[in-house]
Amino acid sequence: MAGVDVSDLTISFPLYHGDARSLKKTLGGVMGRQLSGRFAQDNRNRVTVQALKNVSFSLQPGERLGLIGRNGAGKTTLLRALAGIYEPVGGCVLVRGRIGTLLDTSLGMNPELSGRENIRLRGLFFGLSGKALAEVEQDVETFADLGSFMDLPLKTYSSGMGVRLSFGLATAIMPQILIMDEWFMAGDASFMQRAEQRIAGLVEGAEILVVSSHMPEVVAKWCTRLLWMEQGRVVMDGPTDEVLPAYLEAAG
Ligand SMILES: Nc1ncnc2c1ncn2[C@@H]1O[C@H](COP(=O)(O)OP(=O)(O)OP(=O)(O)O)[C@@H](O)[C@H]1O
Repeated sequence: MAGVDVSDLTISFPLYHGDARSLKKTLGGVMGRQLSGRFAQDNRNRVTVQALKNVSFSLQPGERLGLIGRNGAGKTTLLRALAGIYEPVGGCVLVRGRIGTLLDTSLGMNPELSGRENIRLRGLFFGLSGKALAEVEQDVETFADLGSFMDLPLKTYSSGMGVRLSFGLATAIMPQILIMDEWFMAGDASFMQRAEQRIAGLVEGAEILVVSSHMPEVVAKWCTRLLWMEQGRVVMDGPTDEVLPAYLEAAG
């Protein structure tokens, strides 16, 4: 049975700068005080920005969680931590089940290989072979509709082509836990129509969904629960019909 347990998760990033002393001075000046708030200093004397601070929640099968909050709230960092891309600086992330991510079109793709080769590689990684692998290849080829680009290296694709391929691939193999950025719900109209059908199939099939979004209509449609984040912290966690009105009212 799939599940997610996040406890006391803290993630910070060092800010590299040619002159750390002047960066500290600038940040101190901007904030009108010594380094505080989201900025801190690590044990190597580097200025760091705290992307997540003591975030805790658990997800059970059937839950569809939406992450909402203003720019820089920490939504993308949390998605990436769930996907295992970022290591916690403090606390921990426990994920039970097979994860599928729709985060970054280039994630897990080799730009030197063709679309077809990338599909086969991903299929093999997921333990597919023979008929199952051929079915996934056919499914993604039909969805992505890339014509002869299917056999050209990914680095020759436009960003829209890259999205179609990676979306098709990520939605061809059913994950138990789906981690998704709303960015994948934006696209041209015909892509979106076909994409929605696949997302619906995936969301129904996946045991758990986590999606980050700025769009109230997206979370209202897809999510049963919302985590409202600000400045790397959880402001409110609850059913969509309770958190969304509170968030919209605060956003003015
Ligand atoms: N690689 C990084 N290096 C330094 N700081 C980072 C990095 N990634 C994120 N941050 C910082 O961490 C904080 C959280 O960023 P994050 O991208 O998670 O926010 P977000 O809620 O997804 O924002 P948006 O809605 O604008 O996409 C921000 O202050 C950001 O500047």
